[in-house]
Amino acid sequence: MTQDTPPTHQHMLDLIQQLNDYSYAYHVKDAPIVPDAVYDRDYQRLQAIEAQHPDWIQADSPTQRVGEKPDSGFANVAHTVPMLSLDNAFDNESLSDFDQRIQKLLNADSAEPITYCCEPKLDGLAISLRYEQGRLVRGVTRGDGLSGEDITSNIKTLYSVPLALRTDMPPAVLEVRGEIYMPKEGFEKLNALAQEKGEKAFVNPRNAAAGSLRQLDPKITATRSLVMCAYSIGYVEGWTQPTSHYEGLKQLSEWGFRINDLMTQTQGAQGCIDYYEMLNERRAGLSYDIDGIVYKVDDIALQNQLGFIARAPRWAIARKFPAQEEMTRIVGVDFQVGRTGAITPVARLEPVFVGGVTVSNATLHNKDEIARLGVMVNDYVIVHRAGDVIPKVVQVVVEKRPDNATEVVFPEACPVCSSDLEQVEGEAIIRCTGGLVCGAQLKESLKHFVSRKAMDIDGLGDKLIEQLVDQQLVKTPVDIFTLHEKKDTLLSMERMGQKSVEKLLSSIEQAKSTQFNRFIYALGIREVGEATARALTGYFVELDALMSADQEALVEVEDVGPIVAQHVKLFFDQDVNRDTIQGLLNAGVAWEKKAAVSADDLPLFGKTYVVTGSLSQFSRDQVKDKLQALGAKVSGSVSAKTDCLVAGEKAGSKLTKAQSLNVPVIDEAGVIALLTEHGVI
Ligand SMILES: NC(=O)c1ccc[n+]([C@@H]2O[C@H](COP(=O)([O-])OP(=O)(O)OC[C@H]3O[C@@H](n4cnc5c(N)ncnc54)[C@H](O)[C@@H]3O)[C@@H](O)[C@H]2O)c1
Ligand SMILES: [Zn+2]
Repeated sequence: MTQDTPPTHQHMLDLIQQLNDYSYAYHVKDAPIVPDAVYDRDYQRLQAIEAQHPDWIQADSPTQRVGEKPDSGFANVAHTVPMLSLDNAFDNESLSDFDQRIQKLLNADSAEPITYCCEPKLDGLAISLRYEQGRLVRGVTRGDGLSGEDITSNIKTLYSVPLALRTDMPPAVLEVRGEIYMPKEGFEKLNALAQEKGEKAFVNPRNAAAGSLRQLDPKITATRSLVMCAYSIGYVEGWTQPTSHYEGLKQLSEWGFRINDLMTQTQGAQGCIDYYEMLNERRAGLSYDIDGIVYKVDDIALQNQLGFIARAPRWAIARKFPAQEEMTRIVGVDFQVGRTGAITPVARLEPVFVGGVTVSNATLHNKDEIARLGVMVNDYVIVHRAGDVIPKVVQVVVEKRPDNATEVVFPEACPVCSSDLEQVEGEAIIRCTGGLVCGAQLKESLKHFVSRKAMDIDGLGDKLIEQLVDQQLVKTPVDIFTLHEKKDTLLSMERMGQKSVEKLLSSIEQAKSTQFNRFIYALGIREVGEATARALTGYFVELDALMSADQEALVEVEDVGPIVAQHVKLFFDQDVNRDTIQGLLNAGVAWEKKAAVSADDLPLFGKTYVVTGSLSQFSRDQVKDKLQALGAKVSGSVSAKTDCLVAGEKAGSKLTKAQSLNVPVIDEAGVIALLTEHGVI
């Protein structure tokens, strides 16, 4: 439908059908088919047609009613006072229009601004709670506005719902309205759990809240982290309400209800707009989802004077935030290689405006996520973007899958360096094995390569590495050892004087004579930390032996399990890695061969140490190194299996734990004596 062709009656009927289908999926099935933004746009289109042709309006139009009649197993209860919907404003202009409309309807003097109560529009579901003589008797969903579902037993599992009002003199009858929602953290946990169990995840916290509340078994509801916040008094008997809505909220708070702490009063349209700007800034950082702000005329007498239209009060409006979820199409999938070699599939999208920016890429995380979503190229998908977080694909709109949808094919080799890819069993991430030569990983692997515990090249800091890589002076670690041939270029670089260049070149020269274990550690093989490098080199002694070791031989090494063995084998299987190692040896990197030491000959073999607190003569890392050199295992936490705790100054919980488990404790002097005795210091 374009602007030039006037909408026909059939257009309107189609829109109604479409919107009612969306609404049924959303309200009854708790499983929306399209994002709210799509629903809202179609809804506005329908409103526009109906405004032009009031005689066309039908009773089953969504503009004439609230929600849907539920079809669940709960009893239906009529509301004492209907629970209505809210009119929407999508920009500041419509908000100002709203304020002007109110002034006009009230014949108000425009010099005297209207007082509004501003409330975050919590994105959950509306509930009405009935208290008789101060006791909770019933909790009912909004349903279709006239009647809803009696979900009292589920409601009672929420700690934020008072079972009795905190007062000796309660109103004879009180109906409180509020929103039940699921904070973001609870939502993420719930979905992680669903994923573990292979169950379907919820699309957003609102649907998770609705689905959790409408469980026939309250025990399930009880396990879900749901919160209820009160936002108005729906009906009352035997008590005189305050004249201000805001004061009413404060009373509810005193009676034991939770109210949102960002609710406040403001004056006129400008006050409302300022509040919007403030909350829009804070939105992403809140621990719960909000989809807008509700502004209510604060004076109850004025509210009554203004009254209602078909499905919404005249005295309130919901100003919606820009949508965080939108629908668009995936036109292709790219594979990006991260700094650590992780391959991330990224969906290329038909550009879409979501979360305040135009988005044309969204992450698909990994292979498992692609399978979980069941996503295909050319699919329509829902893209989510909140705050500065990377946009992600959260759902496939299966109903709209086109005939030309094709499967997402994962590459066989790294798209940057063509090395083999590896996926460790039990891990979702697929990685490139070309750590040392992969352009995508180069900076990070070089930083590791030159670090203190690896090749220990002084003067080659992170900044300099980045410059060297950016200027293409260093493409592999081998190039570091030929930098002396490029002295002039080095001198021309920022902050590189004669002295610093010379110092750098001399420490590179010095670093050539290293140790076998440092060399292996420097290669940056996945899961091969210092201790493992030491164990591998102690066992194999010769580089050739280590490089040609198979899985079986590798797992013979103390502390090397099948996963580490797999990483090591894959690394040395890559021609590019073998070439790089050869290049390093040709450039003069060398170490003194040590005789094979059998681990069980070492004095502390089989003992587990933990080091904690601050030491004055040595760093904790130095002490750990030396203990490991003597064959000890150094662990990060104290358990009954710990043989000794080295506790420096200000040792905390580890010391307490060791004492409670009767683990022997030695201080700095004690460990120095031990290390001296074995000749390592
Ligand atoms: N995606 C879909 O397929 C689909 C289908 C139908 C409806 N929807 C969505 O549902 C919404 C429309 O439904 P609606 O009638 O519930 O209107 P609404 O959500 O725009 O506004 C009314 C509701 O706001 C909530 N609310 C939160 N804080 C409040 C406060 N402080 N004071 C008063 N109310 C507060 C209450 O639950 C209340 O029932 C739209 O956001 C629409 O996008 C989506
Ligand atoms: Zn690569």
